[in-house]
Amino acid sequence: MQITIGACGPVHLSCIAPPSKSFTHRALIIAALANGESEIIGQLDADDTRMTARALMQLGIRLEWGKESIKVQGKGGVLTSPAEEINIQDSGTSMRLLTAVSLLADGPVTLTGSARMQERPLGPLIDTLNTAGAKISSLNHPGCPPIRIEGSIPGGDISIDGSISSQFISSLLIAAPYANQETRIHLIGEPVSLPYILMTIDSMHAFGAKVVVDENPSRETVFIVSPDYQYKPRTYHIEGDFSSASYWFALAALCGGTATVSDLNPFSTQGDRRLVDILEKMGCSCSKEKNSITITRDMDTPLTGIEVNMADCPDIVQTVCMVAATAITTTRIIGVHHLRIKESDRIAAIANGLRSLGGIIETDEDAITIHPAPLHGGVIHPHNDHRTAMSFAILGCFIGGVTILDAGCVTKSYPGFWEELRRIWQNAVLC
Ligand SMILES: O=C(O)C1=C[C@@H](OP(=O)(O)O)[C@@H](O)[C@H](O)C1
Ligand SMILES: C=C(OP(=O)(O)O)C(=O)O
Repeated sequence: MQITIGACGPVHLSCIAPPSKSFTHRALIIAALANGESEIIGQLDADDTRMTARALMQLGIRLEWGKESIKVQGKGGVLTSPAEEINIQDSGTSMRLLTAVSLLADGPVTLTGSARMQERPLGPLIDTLNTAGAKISSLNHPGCPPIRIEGSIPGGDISIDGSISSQFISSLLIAAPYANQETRIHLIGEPVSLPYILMTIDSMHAFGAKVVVDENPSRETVFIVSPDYQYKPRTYHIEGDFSSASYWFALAALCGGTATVSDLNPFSTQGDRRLVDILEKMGCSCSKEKNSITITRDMDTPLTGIEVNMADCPDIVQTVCMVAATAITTTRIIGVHHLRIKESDRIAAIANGLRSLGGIIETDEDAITIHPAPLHGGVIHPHNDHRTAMSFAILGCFIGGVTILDAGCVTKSYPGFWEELRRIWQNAVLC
């Protein structure tokens, strides 16, 4: 499917944020480990969260995926070795979070994924678990899926490097209540995407586990997880997703007018709520209600560039770059080396895409610089990266005449994206 976007005037949109992808993954896995039935209300129904659910079913968990909620029959940390390999396709979160959890199976587990997934690194997590006594081997390329997992959850003192993905740390954390001793996870260096670790801890606490964060005098961070507090089943509501909401905020920032997105928790642990502050710094205004956020852009006020470290919020970098491409001064984004190992090399995707529309971009291993330049229409190939498709579509609403190829890839995180865009501005999308 390809979609061509027509230019859109100022918007006055209100929409409901889709449910959080990251919280849906976490709730599913944690509920599967709890002892008894949990109900996850308002889950995200998208390719990636379906992958986690399917993987858990292959691991012996009974799960009923309904329209409004999912019922999960947790088995108290007992999983079954599946007869066949588990293929999680493109979902990095499923792959990483399920790696440590698979050690709870009563036999070997093989996790694999798409061709791109087989290039996305797992090495630091595999090495850490193997050092602690597990037997995890890469079946094709060292440090990448497919992997064969055997052993048990180690516990004790474990050191992990989270400098390329926070998901390694989340993986250890989620499995840790089922170790047969206390687990102390020592962080080597600064982890990227830190808020996702806080979201993991938030979800663990919600299901009754206990994680203590110890910032010791040597400034080393240690997460201490007790085996005395295993997950308890419960009813759990999934909050709205700030990464998905980012496209609607960016639409108002680019085209002018207002965007109100509801089902967003202004006090959420989601790091992507930072977009609101970034847009304010670039010239938009923002108001927050209990359950919703509004971004307003007055088209008489030009957008200005910013200097910002986005190590903590990788999933909104593409959104920010689209807005920055229309600013009257230069934007420099640093701390983003981990974007190179996502669904695509996102630094290259941003640079190539914006250049093809007339943008002036410089990149290096860890940074993106965007200079002011007149933009024009063109064709964007997202190379199966949902966030490239969605962010360039929003820029397309400002420029007009932008065609997004392979538009169906948005189903990874936001299956209703094109329908929502058409609802907001019916002339915005011409198929
Ligand atoms: O744990 C999570 O739910 C996620 C963590 C982030 O990945 P990294 O920690 O690999 O940056 C983020 O990009 C991904 O979309 C979701
Ligand atoms: C990077 C992403 O997801 P994952 O790592 O789960 O593939 C994303 O949703 O942008």
